[in-house]
Amino acid sequence: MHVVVNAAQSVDGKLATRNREQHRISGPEDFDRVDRVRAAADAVLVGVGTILADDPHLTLDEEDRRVERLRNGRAGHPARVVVDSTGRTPTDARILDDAATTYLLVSEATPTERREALTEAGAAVIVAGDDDRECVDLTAGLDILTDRGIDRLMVEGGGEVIYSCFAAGLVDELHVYVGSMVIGGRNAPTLADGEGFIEAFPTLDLVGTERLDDGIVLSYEVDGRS
Ligand SMILES: NC(=O)c1ccc[n+]([C@@H]2O[C@H](COP(=O)([O-])OP(=O)(O)OC[C@H]3O[C@@H](n4cnc5c(N)ncnc54)[C@H](OP(=O)(O)O)[C@@H]3O)[C@@H](O)[C@H]2O)c1
Ligand SMILES: Nc1nc(=O)c(N)c(NC[C@H](O)[C@H](O)[C@H](O)COP(=O)(O)O)[nH]1
Repeated sequence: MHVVVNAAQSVDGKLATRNREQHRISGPEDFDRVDRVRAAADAVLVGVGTILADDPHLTLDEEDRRVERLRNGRAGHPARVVVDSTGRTPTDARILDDAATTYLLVSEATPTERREALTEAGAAVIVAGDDDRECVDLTAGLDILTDRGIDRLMVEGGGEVIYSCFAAGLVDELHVYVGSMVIGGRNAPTLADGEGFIEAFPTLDLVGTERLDDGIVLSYEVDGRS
């Protein structure tokens, strides 16, 4: 599976404010670029933290791109994937509507009745991670998604999931839009949160820069992946 991480941050590296509410860092040009990256993907993945904070829909805005995918025999919208160890995704989340397939990667710790309620609400629940793990086993989860035909995965955040994808050695590309603002806040989410690396840092190859809106997109390939 080819994994592309895409996110927007402030100059000081924040994905949102300290109260973790959704904050628009990208402008219209960058959101159009994000839509293009989504259209190229078989699925778009976020963590349950982003679901609870943003209630995103994660579908294509541009109708032409949806039609182009259909013309190429693909689903109109990429599938949606939520990483959610214990099934905290609300059953009325926008991501569970029938606009696109939605996979929920959960761990064994998710109660049966919660799995049933989320399945009833439209999710395809996949268990990836045995119950002594605190969280979803991303490597196992992505292997299952690969068996389901997902070859190109876009990861849209947030900081906890992005860190775990790097820690598991799953990331091939990283695209970061840096918006010309300072958000600040020691508790505000950043591009890669989690435990953090103290050695064996993932190193990146800067392969592109593009001015968009009032900011810049930095594009990287992860060393040792291609
Ligand atoms: N600017 C941007 O581009 C952008 C993009 C996305 C999000 N955001 C912002 O980022 C914030 C949300 O980010 P976040 O870091 O709090 O949440 P997140 O990364 O979206 O989700 C993290 C949650 O996922 C679950 N999880 C399950 N397995 C995991 C694993 N292996 N590794 C990591 N997480 C796992 C954990 O909850 P359980 O233990 O309950 O499973 C964890 O707390 C919001 O403020 C949102 O607005 C910004
Ligand atoms: N590229 C980007 N720039 C931003 O300024 C921002 N706040 C996000 N945030 C990503 C997060 O995953 C959002 O929840 C989805 O971008 C919402 O997606 P929808 O429009 O509901 O499909 N992403």
